[in-house]
Amino acid sequence: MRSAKLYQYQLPMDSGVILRNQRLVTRDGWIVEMKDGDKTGYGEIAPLPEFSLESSEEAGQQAQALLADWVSGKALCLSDALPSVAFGLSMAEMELMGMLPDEGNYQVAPLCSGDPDELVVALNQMPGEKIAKIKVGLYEAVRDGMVANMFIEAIPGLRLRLDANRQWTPLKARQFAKYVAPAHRAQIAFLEEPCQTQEESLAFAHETGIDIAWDETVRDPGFEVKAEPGVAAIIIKPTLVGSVQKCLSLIEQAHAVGLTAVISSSLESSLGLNQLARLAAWQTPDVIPGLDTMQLFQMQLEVAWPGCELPVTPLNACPVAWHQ
Ligand SMILES: O=C(O)CCC(=O)C1=CC=C[C@@H](O)[C@@H]1C(=O)O
Ligand SMILES: [Mg+2]
Repeated sequence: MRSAKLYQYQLPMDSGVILRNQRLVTRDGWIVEMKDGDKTGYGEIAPLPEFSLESSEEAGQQAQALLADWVSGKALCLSDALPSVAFGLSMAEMELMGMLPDEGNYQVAPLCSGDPDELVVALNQMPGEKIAKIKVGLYEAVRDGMVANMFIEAIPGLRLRLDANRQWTPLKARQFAKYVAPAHRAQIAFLEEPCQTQEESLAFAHETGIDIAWDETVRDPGFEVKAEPGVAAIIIKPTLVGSVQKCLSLIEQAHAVGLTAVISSSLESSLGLNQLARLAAWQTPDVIPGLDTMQLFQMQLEVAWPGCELPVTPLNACPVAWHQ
């Protein structure tokens, strides 16, 4: 006997969260609950404004239609589903079938998009491998270069992940690199998407010796995982990519050609973020995932993120928008 529910959630964000051109005041999405006999699975469907192509309403409607079919006894068919819907439903089904291991990798790469001093404190407290992610491309490229160089000099053994979100012209990318001493460049694990085109980004890697990673490019039509000089990693944001099966295939292809695969957040609630930590521990056990995004919220949902003190709102406090 199958049944399904869609809870609608809205969580307040920290005041300064800006996504591309938009301030994100609340995070809005759906939590799907799938039951089959005595087994239950949960998944999160939360299109990310400015990044997802679908709206939350569209995702909710499609999820209802797919769930109604599943409740009537059909297999879940996600081949044409919107990425956020495919991710949430496939995750719920995997959990229901007991296929997602419980253990998570909660050791995240601290994310710095504002005050560098806060990052120094976080890094000094970090046990084991020190790795951090800094947003670049928001201010002057020269300033970004100086900040990166300063961190590398200040924290021995630090591995930096940088993310320019395609904000630099080739000239700006060069200005950045000029301020990172050549001897320090190998400590940049990778720089995500320096320039607007793949060609410009590859040329930047070639000229500077700084490895790059594909994030936005992974979602571009026709993207193929391949080893290229200067490319170190692919970033996989399941909410934007699609089903867990699609993510597993990308991870497998990346590993086959010697690329690092990094599971990263699309600002899911603590419920979805915990599942991403479990996916990361299972599929990319040796890589620190990019999941340091709870700090951008004012509230957690149902499952607390380890070490996070924010209040947790239970799922049953969220309205059930649909059930069958
Ligand atoms: O990848 C990480 O370490 C954290 C997630 C992260 O940086 C992002 C998530 C979602 C949208 C963006 O703001 C940003 C990114 O561009 O990668
Ligand atoms: Mg990125």
